Amino acid sequence: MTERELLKDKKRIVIKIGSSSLTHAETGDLNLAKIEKLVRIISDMRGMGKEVILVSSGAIATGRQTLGGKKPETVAEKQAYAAVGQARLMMVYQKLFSEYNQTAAQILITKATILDDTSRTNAKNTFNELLKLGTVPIVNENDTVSTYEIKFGDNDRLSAIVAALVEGDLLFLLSDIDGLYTDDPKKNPDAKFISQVDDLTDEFMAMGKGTTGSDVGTGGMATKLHAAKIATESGADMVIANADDLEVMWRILKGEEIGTLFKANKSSEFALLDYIQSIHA
Ligand SMILES: Nc1ncnc2c1ncn2[C@@H]1O[C@H](COP(=O)(O)OP(=O)(O)O)[C@@H](O)[C@H]1O
Ligand SMILES: N[C@@H](CCC(=O)OP(=O)(O)O)C(=O)O
Repeated sequence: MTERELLKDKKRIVIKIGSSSLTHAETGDLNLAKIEKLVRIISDMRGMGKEVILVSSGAIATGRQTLGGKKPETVAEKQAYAAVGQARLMMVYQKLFSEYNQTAAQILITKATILDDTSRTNAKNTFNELLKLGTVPIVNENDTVSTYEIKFGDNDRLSAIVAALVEGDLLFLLSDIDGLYTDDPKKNPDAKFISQVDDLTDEFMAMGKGTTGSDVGTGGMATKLHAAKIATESGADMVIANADDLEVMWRILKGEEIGTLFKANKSSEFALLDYIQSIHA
């Protein structure tokens, strides 16, 4: 069996979707058809016996639309937008998941949750219990209380930390790009696509540029490569794929060579907490 064919047996799957994939670029409104499709696919994965955790961005973008569309400038504005938007986003997920007979649960975490031994253990226990109960945990950063010192700032790394915490088998990072290129393809037309990374060397790490291509996204490719480091060193495979057509997840699970696969490379030397400590928004 090829590395790709092995993906179909992955049982505990974390899926991260970014704000740019959840909203219409033209208006900033939620792309309900896309969200519906995501919910349907996750419900089908559940039906196949898989456990799925969704890491969904979009709180600030949703709050922005609800509150009139102005781009938030201050931290307090972003926190207030997130408070409005997160509730609304969950309302949409709850409604759609219940149509497919699934129960959605919300988990909001900050860097402090993960760095503190007691709260990290609590979070891990809650995830495990929610999965045992057959629910779909939906995770976001707790933006309403996150200030610089306790913030991850992007859900790419957060989703990898969740994968590490729950000992996930596979992390899907759904983005506005097909995967990793040797350079930002939006700026460098000679950039070449990379289908698989077995060993995430510094050479690969340097390919990720921090710029985001959208008005609502954060992080660019740099944070996705940091996510790959966390996920693979913790024992999970990670695939970056284009969220344009969410069916791509089925095709990847069937072994098609789409997206960039980062192979798990679990190492006992990797110090996850030190790595998290060094993360700044
Ligand atoms: N080496 C690279 N390979 C692919 N994309 C890259 C690279 N370096 C920078 N990028 C940029 O990163 C963007 C994806 O990041 P981002 O906008 O944060 O997406 P999302 O909101 O989906 O998380 C791409 O659209 C691309 O412009
Ligand atoms: N936690 C923030 C999103 C942070 C983030 O990583 O955004 P994105 O680059 O769209 O995945 C929110 O929900 O608005």
